[in-house]
Amino acid sequence: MFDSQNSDATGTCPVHAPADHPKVKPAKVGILIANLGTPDATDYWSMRRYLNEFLSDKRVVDYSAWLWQPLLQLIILSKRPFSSGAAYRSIWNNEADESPLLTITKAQTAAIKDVMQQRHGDQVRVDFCMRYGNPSTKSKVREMVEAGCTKILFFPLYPHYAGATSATANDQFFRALMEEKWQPIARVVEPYFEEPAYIDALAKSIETAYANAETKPEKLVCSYHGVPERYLREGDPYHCQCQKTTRLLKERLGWSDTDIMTTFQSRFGPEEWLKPYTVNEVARLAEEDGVKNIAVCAPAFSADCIETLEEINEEIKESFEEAGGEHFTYIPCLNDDDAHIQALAGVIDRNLLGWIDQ
Ligand SMILES: C=CC1=C(C)c2cc3[nH]c(cc4nc(cc5[nH]c(cc1n2)c(C)c5CCC(=O)O)C(CCC(=O)O)=C4C)c(C)c3C=C
Ligand SMILES: [Fe+2]
Ligand SMILES: [Fe+2]
Repeated sequence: MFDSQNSDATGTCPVHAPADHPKVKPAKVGILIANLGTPDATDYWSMRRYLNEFLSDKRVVDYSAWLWQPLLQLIILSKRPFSSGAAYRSIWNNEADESPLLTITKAQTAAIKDVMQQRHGDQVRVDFCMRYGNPSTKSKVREMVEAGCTKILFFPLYPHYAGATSATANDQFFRALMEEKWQPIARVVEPYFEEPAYIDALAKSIETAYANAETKPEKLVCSYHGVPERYLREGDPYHCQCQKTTRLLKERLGWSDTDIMTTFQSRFGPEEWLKPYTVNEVARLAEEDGVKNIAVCAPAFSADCIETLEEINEEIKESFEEAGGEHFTYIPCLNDDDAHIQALAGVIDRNLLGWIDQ
């Protein structure tokens, strides 16, 4: 059996490789970061392709295909690509002609690569892929194997586990591995919703936003992406992990229960989703509690995207202001902030234990 670890520098099997045996590159560890994915452009067909792949995923919408696919193909995908396309156009990175999620994911990957190469040199290769759209998970696994990665650490960049995010990203990674003749050894990174360095990075971003605000916000709303409430009853721990992040953040900031709250956004379809809904709650705060000044952060998102830049900073802001709110501060995601990158690098290093010389 050919063994790359024992092959000589030219990648030739020292024992019994025939002259035409394929060359084997020096073994490396691949670190593959994954995010959700994003449309390639904002026109109808690009949006339709992206939404079709996303909303056909059973981990995201788990209705029977017999019921769901006619509704999706005939009704939802004839309308939503227009409205979502317009929302994406309002936040598009025109300079790079790509969505903010893609721009930020590239910046995060470059920063993590720098840290990893400083620490581990050429032993590691860092790249990113998307669950839906481009660059695909399959193409990046292929590239890593081609580049000599005999081990791959797969990191879904979601602080909280949800079937609709981390699990489906992992599924796609495992499907990609199924196609490899010489399958690399694989590990997946655990959710990091309670990682002290992540909580600390969030807390610092909030302290900075509060210090820079014209008038100090009366309340911090931690708005997490929602999922159907039924997913919680069926065993998805996402809700509990979000609640824990808010509690740890409150403790780290030294705040009381009245200073901070947890809400959920982005409801889709007729089912009940996790509550309270951010859009209603910010209006209720202004109308019923007379709160004039709030800050909103989005701890479930590792990178700013349509859900934060458009939904929070446009729709949810409008809901607060229409209800009588006066000052709305959106606190950006951690993106490629140094504290975030260091936190993620710490999680990666822990998961590399035993794989590389630390
Ligand atoms: C339909 C069901 C959806 C579930 C369940 C869901 C869960 C979920 N999503 C994220 C993170 C992101 N979602 C994003 C966009 C987005 N999400 C849905 C639907 C569900 N998400 C749709 C239809 C869209 C597309 C935009 C739109 O048409 O409204 C994004 C942003 C992608 C971008 O390009 O900017 C992220 C990120 C989480 C964390 C989550 C459950 C925990
Ligand atoms: Fe979503
Ligand atoms: Fe819970």
